[in-house]
Amino acid sequence: MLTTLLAYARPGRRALMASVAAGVAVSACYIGQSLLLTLAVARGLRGDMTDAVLACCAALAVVPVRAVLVWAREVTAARAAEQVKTELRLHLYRHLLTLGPGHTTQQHTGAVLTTLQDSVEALDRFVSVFLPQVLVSVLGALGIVAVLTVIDPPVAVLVAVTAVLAAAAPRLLRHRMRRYRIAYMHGWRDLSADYLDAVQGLTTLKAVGAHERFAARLFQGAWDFYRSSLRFTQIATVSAGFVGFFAALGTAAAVGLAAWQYASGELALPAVFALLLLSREAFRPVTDLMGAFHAGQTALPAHAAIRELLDAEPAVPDTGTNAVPRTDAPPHVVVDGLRYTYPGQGRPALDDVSLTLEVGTTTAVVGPSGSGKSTLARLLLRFADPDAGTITADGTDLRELRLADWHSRIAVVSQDVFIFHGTVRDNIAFGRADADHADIENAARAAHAHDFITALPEGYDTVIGERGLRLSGGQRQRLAIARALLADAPLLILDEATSSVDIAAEQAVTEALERLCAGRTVLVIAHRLSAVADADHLVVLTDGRVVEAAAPRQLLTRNGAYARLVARQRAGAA
Ligand SMILES: Nc1ncnc2c1ncn2[C@@H]1O[C@H](COP(=O)(O)OP(=O)(O)OP(=O)(O)O)[C@@H](O)[C@H]1O
Repeated sequence: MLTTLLAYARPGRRALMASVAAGVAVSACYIGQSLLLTLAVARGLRGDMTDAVLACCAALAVVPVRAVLVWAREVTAARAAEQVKTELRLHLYRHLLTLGPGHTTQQHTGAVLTTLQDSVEALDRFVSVFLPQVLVSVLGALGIVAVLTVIDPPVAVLVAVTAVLAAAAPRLLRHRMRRYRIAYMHGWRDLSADYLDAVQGLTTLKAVGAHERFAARLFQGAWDFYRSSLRFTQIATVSAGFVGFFAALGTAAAVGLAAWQYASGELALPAVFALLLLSREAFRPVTDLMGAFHAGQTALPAHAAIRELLDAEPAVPDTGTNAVPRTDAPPHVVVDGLRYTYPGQGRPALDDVSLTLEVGTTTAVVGPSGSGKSTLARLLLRFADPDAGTITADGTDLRELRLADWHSRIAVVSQDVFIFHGTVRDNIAFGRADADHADIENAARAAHAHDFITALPEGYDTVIGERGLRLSGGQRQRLAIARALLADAPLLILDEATSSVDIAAEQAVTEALERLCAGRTVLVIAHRLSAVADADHLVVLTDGRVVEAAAPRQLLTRNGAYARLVARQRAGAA
């Protein structure tokens, strides 16, 4: 465990060593001050007042030096922690990307977020406080014991033994402390995830009248978290009490032994004074280390959460080696005998599904809710691999292609258009990083988005997203189409792309989509059958199986599943 935790600290190595050096110098300052004060007492007792005052002044002069060193220690330790956290967050985010969207749908998004934010943050104290303090305490304690040995070996032995006992005593409680700390971190993680749900799902909770019930659940979670945090504080206080007890005992015993030696004439008064000061200082490294140990404890459960994320395997291995040919030509995609069951589900979501996306044509997939339409899109995007069957693009199995290559050939427009915090321009340019303003504007015009964009307060520079201006469903949809137009991918997946568009915007969005689809291989998933009436080919899925496939007009004349779906939708609309 410690070695893995140490591995996290690697990016901040230099800053850490600088912090340790400053920490050791601080300890040296304490020893130096004690010795200078002892010198002042010795000179004072001899009546040499000038030397005594000079020694006192020197002891005072150490104070600002020590303050500068403490500042250097804190700053370099904080720098080390920031370097470690930045590196780790980047590493975790990259890993999350390799895990793919499948991971966040299976895991609680809030929990993943807590790992990325809080667990990484929890390593801060481990790196900036605990790690340097271990070395500083060991070196500091050895230094003081060495000085004590020169002055009075028996006192040195006594202090060394009690210091070791003080450091070891809290180990008696270590199992309980670890348990409480893990409960504390898990409580925090669950609470954060619930709060995220509560904020993201506020509208739904209100709409279904479940907000009071959810509030009660949040209250219960907060109460559980309060109890676990209190339990941890109590046990940490007891452990700090052990250290305090041995420190007081050690100091008292050392001073008692020194006084006894003075009474029996074995020790001079200045030496007793030095022993008094130094034996108190000898326990500072232990108490500092215990404080740092408690601060660093949060790293244990944080490490477990980080490890869990890092150990998660991607849903699909990116082991393909075939490069996609550098061509803008729309691909010929063949889905053959596809079967896929979600992990933990008994029934397959897709069963023996075969269909062909002909080059430059539009294929629509329709079917009742839960029939497997989105699952087909997921497999086409290789967010998961099929249990049986294959998907080939221009004759090559998707598993043989490099994931990034394959994804660069696909653009997706779905019903949930994610708007990132940034300008309208940035949001469109997500489709292609090197696009200039003319490219962006052309894409926006083709997507029927230019007019509404120029009507925004700052046109293309208007900030949108979570913390900016909110757009309507139709506006978001047209932005997504502009994004896809700019990306210019030869394979297009439209997943319920017009479902959140109001009647007023439907015409504009439909025209924009027609432009987008022209000359590409397209898969359209739609509930609204009017949206797919012009498709070249139509596949009807029911319970994960293909029940009909032909041109839409042909299917209407067959009076089968498609005709029934159309009739039902017309009746519903009427
Ligand atoms: N992440 C998941 N984990 C487990 N089962 C899932 C998951 N996603 C979908 N399913 C199940 O797989 C089946 C097919 O779902 P899918 O979302 O592909 O249907 P759909 O036709 O797209 O539905 P809709 O039209 O409502 O979007 C359903 O039974 C669904 O419950």
